[in-house]
Amino acid sequence: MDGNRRYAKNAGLPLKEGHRAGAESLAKVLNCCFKLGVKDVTVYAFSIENFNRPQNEIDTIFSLLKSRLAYIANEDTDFRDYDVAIKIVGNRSLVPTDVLADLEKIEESTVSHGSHNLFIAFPYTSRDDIVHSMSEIVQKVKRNELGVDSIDEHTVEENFYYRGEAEKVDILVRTSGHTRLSDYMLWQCHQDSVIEFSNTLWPNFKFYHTWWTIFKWSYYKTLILEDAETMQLKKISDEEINKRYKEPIKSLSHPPFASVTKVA
Ligand SMILES: CC(C)=CCC/C(C)=C/CC/C(C)=C/COP(=O)(O)OP(=O)(O)O
Repeated sequence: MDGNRRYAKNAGLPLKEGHRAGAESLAKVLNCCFKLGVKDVTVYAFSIENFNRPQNEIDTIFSLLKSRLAYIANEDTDFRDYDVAIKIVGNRSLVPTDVLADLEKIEESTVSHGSHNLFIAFPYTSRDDIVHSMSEIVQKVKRNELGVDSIDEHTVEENFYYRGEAEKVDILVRTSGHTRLSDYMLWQCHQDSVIEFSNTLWPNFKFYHTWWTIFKWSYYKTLILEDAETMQLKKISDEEINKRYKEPIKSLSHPPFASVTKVA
């Protein structure tokens, strides 16, 4: 969710308004994802590096996290229908106890929800996740709960902060024009994961951008939006794709974001 501070600066607003706009964008993006049939979404809410930011900015992000997640978990009627389980995936030992207690209460309140997962990477880096998994595995071996010969990919995944719950990544989106991964999802991206670098600042990334990203991916996967009303996706053949879309796939990789941003 990159670009909150630049959004605020460009608009001549205080920095916290950038994060507030970012939190609002998240609700819109999630709504679109769930409508389009995405089951699991992870957001990089706070990296371990972000602890180096000024304390008042950290406090703003923590406070937004608590209020927005509480809203998604229990108050918003749209989200109630999606039955979203909120799960914190990150190094909890780094979170101040009062903030953690509030977030765990929110997590707990959605524990029976099962149709969708919203994973909050907080505070997170992939390298920390991998080291954490290794350390858990070594402890289990030491306690004779795990045999060295039985360690495989599944064991590493089960000991991530995700506890083996996340599927492999289909699409990873990095907003705001930066083309780096910032220590995110290094293990979870597989050989067929698609990485989408968007120039749009996160607070401007809304329904259209999300729809377009998913549409492009589904096109590559030969899925098609069959019914715009219900947003049902249907698998189609290459022959059918050629019939419906005369233009080559290449032209789809340059979306007209700039012209649509104003109305999105
Ligand atoms: C999950 C949830 C409800 C979160 C709410 C708060 C929120 C949107 C947090 C993201 C904070 C963050 C470090 C954004 C990155 O943009 P940046 O600040 O690095 O912006 P820049 O790239 O323009 O400097």
